[in-house]
Amino acid sequence: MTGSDIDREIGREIDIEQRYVADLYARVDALRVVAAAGVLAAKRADGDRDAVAVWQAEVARLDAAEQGLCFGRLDMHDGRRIYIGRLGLFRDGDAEPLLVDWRVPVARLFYTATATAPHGVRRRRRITMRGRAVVALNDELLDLNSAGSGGLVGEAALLAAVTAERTGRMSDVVTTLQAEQDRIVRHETSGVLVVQGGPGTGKTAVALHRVAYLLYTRPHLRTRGVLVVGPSRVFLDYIGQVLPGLGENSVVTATIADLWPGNETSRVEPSETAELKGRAVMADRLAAAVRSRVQAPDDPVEVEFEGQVVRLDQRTCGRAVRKARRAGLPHNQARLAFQREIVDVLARRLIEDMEAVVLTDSGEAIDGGSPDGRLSEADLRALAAAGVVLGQDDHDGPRALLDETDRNGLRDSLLADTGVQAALDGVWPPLTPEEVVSDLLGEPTDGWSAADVPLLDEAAALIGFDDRAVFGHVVIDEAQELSEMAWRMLMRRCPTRSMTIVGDLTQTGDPAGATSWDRVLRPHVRDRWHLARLTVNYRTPAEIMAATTDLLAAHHPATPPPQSVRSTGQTPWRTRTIPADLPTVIAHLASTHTDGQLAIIAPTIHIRPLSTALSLPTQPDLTHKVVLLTPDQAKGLEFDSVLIADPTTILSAAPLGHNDLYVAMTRATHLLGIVHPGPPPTELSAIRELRP
Ligand SMILES: Nc1ncnc2c1ncn2[C@@H]1O[C@H](COP(=O)(O)OP(=O)(O)OP(=O)(O)O)[C@@H](O)[C@H]1O
Repeated sequence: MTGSDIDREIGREIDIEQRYVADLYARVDALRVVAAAGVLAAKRADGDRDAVAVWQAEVARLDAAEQGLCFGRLDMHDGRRIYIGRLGLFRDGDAEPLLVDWRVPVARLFYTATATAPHGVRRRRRITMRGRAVVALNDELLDLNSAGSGGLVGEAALLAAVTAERTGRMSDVVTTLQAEQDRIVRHETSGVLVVQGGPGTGKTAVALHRVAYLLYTRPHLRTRGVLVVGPSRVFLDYIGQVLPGLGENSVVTATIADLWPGNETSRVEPSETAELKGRAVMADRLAAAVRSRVQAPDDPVEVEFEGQVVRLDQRTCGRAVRKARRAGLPHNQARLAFQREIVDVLARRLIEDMEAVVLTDSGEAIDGGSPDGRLSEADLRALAAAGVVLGQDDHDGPRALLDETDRNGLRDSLLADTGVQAALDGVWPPLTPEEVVSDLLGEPTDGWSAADVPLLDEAAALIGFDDRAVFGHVVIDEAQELSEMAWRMLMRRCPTRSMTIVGDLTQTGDPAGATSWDRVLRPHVRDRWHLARLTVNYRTPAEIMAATTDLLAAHHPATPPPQSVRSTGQTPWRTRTIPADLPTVIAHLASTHTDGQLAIIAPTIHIRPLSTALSLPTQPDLTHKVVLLTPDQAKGLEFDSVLIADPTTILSAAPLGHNDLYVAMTRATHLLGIVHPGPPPTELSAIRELRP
């Protein structure tokens, strides 16, 4: 065939697909009309909120599928053609789908079939759309002659996706998901799945696609809820469009600090302090702090109750405390058991006293009763307070006065009495989580820090505050950063232990963070967790990964770097400056930068001077063409180009500074430059030096 024959053939195929896709959009439009009518009808039916929400979710799902509705076609050896897209579509009354949702089992072949294992697939076609127009097709014939794509599926489309200029927002990768990623997305476990992989291997992308997959295949999760935990608000904004883009709007996203409702400020504190607060031993200290708030009085406490005196002595209190603790309930619930116990004793004593007055064999009243055997005024008041109504006759002779209802009434009255309550609270006070943590750490002067939140949560659990949300599935991104206390908190948020945990132990920056998944998870799930690995780096080109070799070898000699999917031909560089010139050198480099979004990653001490020199906010804003941020803030993000300012300080500023530097170096999709005041750190000295 000549070149123009091929063009004509491609044109014909595009026309065929265009007609098919036009049918699909007509179907979506028809469903949209139904959904919009559903919203209106539900609103008119006097705000049936559930129905309104269901129809609104349907509208959102259809809207989300508008871009790239159909992205693939499988031609099977048995003659079937299967179109694959963002949602499933059927023609009315027809059992055969027009479009198969990417999450149904047969669609899996689109991601996994290879020439060596085609599983009945003859041809895989990728359909590229702009708006509603089919603009390109890319076919792979899965016969053995076409083997040798190095394990990548749809290489051309993949390379186009990974080299595209970054927008400051992550997008979904549903059209180019790779086989090793797909295996994780569809992993069968309903327990804990850990996804370990080097930088840029798609851990975040995979975790989010897994959420979309789980919501589709396990619909009960929609009502139980899914929580995605990320390292910062900036990161959560960065990933915020991925799930809505996949038609899923019901997921809650939060940082650790967000998980304490109403905690607006997130005070920054020294990493050593945060590290201490993150240790598991804090759970014991909090438990001890709560326990120590329960104190039987040394000397009896006397309270006047309706003209009588009731006494709380050490022995009675001690016995009631021990009994209340036996059930192992949280503090505030056990407090109620304690109160019931004490009030029982007090009521019994009061009744004995009263009945002693009226029940003498001789019929004589003693100890406060009237001489003719009638009840004393104090008895009458106490009984009245207990809700016991005595008729005229009741005042007469001696008799067993109180039945069970009366006794209960007396107990209730004792409980409701402010004097008695105060005495009981003196022994076993009601507590709030804030009080407990303040007891231990002192009153916070400027709100709670992120490291305080797991402590507040632990205190809440000890006390029995049960208003905190739990979820059917929890995703934890950058999980290597979490402290032991944060893990305890997140486990409480997910009683079923259905979790996807993604992270990279070579990127741990927080001194309280993880060095081994086993060590982290064993206390919570023993060995009931699965590990899946990702090995291909889609973000960082080979040249930049090569620049990290010495750093990785020095600090993680046993960890192989992930294989980069591409190289750019652009070698990273470093340049030396004198310390005082750092801001001007960086500002100059930023002003001459033209290659897409640029991140300047610098240690905290340089952020203010650099923000002045660059006229940038001190807090990162991903909508800017140039973004200034610390390595910690850069976690999980990516940029077209990265400039690192002062790597030596990044290395020395934190105990795991080498991991912070590794994070900083692996954020770029194209270019990496390093500006070092003074000599370079040895781990970077092999990088090509640019001399001014
Ligand atoms: N199958 C894929 N097709 C296209 N792009 C992909 C694919 N997998 C990952 N990517 C892209 O590679 C980049 C890195 O992905 P992601 O942020 O999920 O990696 P990560 O492992 O979480 O990285 P890190 O640990 O360094 O933060 C993203 O831009 C993502 O969209």
